[in-house]
Amino acid sequence: MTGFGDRLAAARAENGPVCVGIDPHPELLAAWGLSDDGDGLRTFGLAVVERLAGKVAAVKPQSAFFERHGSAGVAALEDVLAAAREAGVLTILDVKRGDIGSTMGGYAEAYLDDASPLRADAVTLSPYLGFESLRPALDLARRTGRGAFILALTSNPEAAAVQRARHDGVSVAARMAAGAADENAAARAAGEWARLGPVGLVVGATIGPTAGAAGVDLAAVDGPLLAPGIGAQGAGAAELTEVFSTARERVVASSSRGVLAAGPEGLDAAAEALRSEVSAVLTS
Ligand SMILES: O=C(O)c1cc(=O)[nH]c(=O)n1[C@@H]1O[C@H](COP(=O)(O)O)[C@@H](O)[C@H]1O
Repeated sequence: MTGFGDRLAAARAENGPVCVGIDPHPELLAAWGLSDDGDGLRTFGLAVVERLAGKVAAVKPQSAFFERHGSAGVAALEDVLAAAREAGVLTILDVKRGDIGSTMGGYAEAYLDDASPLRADAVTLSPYLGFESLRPALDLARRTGRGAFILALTSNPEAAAVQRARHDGVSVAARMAAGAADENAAARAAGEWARLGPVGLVVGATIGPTAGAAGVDLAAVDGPLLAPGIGAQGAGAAELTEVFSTARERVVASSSRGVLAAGPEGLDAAAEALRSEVSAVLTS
């Protein structure tokens, strides 16, 4: 079984370092001529998968926009995830889950178990109940060859007060990075990966050259670095260079609205434009 990090590294090498978010905002559904309901969500998500298969490293469905429509939306999300599996496109399900360990086991089974209809290749996890509270998800991901992205230095301006706060001199973000490093080291010792560990960090492309000041050495992270904030939140190639400097070869740059706004017919061209813009700085 090839682990998630190695599968992502291979997809990145083949298709470029871009992840496109599947974020069916109501305004985007309207602009695409789709209804704001389960059918509209399904058509939207399937179009992104179909158009971008083989052209991106991964897609990242945003669960919130599907959950808005309850069971109809969740059913659409299941279909989008199944279509991506069928098309061989890696999925990062953006659910930002995090809970006490016993409940975390339920979330882990929901997204990381081979038998779950909502299974994805990786999920985003919110570690603010403590890194170890994520244990059930981290363990199940390892057992099933899946991955996790831990929120470390997120793209939103409010994040700094929490993620850069220090306890015993160590920032919250640095503790998350250390937790991810420990996980990847254990997985490597067990022979589970070669190129990239299964546990990555979310580091916003908007944060500027500040990771070091938060005590996070991005160059030492041996998992993937998911960098949202490209496009609608203002970051581009220059900002990626500024944030990631020597860690660039592990970055997957993520954009949702910036690509999706091109509409179904323009998706490929928008993704290709982003790929050439960011490849120039991330793969050099
Ligand atoms: O985990 C994420 O993907 C994420 C982390 C973060 O720090 N910032 C961030 O914007 N995201 C997600 O990335 C997507 C960004 O969307 P756009 O701003 O439209 O590109 C949204 O689905 C956010 O929830």
